[in-house]
Amino acid sequence: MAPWGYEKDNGPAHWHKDCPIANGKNQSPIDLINGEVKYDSGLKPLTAKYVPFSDAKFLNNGHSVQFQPSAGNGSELTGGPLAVKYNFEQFHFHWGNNDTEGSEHRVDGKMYPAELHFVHWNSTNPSFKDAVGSGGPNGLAVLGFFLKVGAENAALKPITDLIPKVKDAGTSVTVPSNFDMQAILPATLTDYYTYDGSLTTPPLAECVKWIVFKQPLEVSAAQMEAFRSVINRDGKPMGGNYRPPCPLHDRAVKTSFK
Ligand SMILES: CN(C)c1nnc([C@H](N)S(N)(=O)=O)s1
Ligand SMILES: [Zn+2]
Repeated sequence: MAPWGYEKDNGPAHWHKDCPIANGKNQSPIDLINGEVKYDSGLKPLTAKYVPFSDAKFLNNGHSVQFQPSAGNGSELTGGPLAVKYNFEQFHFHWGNNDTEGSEHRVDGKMYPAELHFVHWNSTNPSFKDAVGSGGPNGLAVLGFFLKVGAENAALKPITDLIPKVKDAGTSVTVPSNFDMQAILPATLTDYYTYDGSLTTPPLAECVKWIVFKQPLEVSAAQMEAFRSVINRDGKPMGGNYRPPCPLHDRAVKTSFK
């Protein structure tokens, strides 16, 4: 099979051939249906402590654009549904070719123009790779933030300003060490959906505690257009790099809000 992607000949409908877990019972993303979620008063806010990275790259990996430090630096996530500390690994984006599509998760069937994922791994594992392979839904914790078009996002501007330098697949650029990742996050990480799921791209491992925030972040139309200028490994616009929703099966989606 051609390397996986989002085109007709290598998109999500083909992924099961190399990754049979694609048809598993704990796949992501899902449609977050408010009439079917269950409020859990035990779900407290999350705490993310992100330390500025001195040598992180921003890269085009052919299917997304990704902020990737070269090594851990003590940036971590705790609280909420998490029983232990999770180490920050990377963040990346999914987006569409117009404002009516682009996010991976949906809310009552509605897609947002984009979705930002902060990927973390369970620190009781020796490495990220071990966490992915650890089995069960506690290997990774991924924070999902919907992006909607509005005011310019000043915290993401240092990243979206780098997009022209990673237009082509396989290119990367060093991120200035004064980039403040913490500033991307809302002041309090309170209102979220959480459920047990998977990576949304191959290998589609069912190792993820998903935490998707109710309140979208805003980015400007110009910032959205920057994403839409990125080219994928097939030489086409990368927009549309989102997997459609998967069946919930007998999973519960809990919320930290009523
Ligand atoms: C190996 N890593 C970090 C990832 N593998 N798949 C990822 C997906 N893009 S997502 N959307 O985070 O599940 S992230
Ligand atoms: Zn993702």
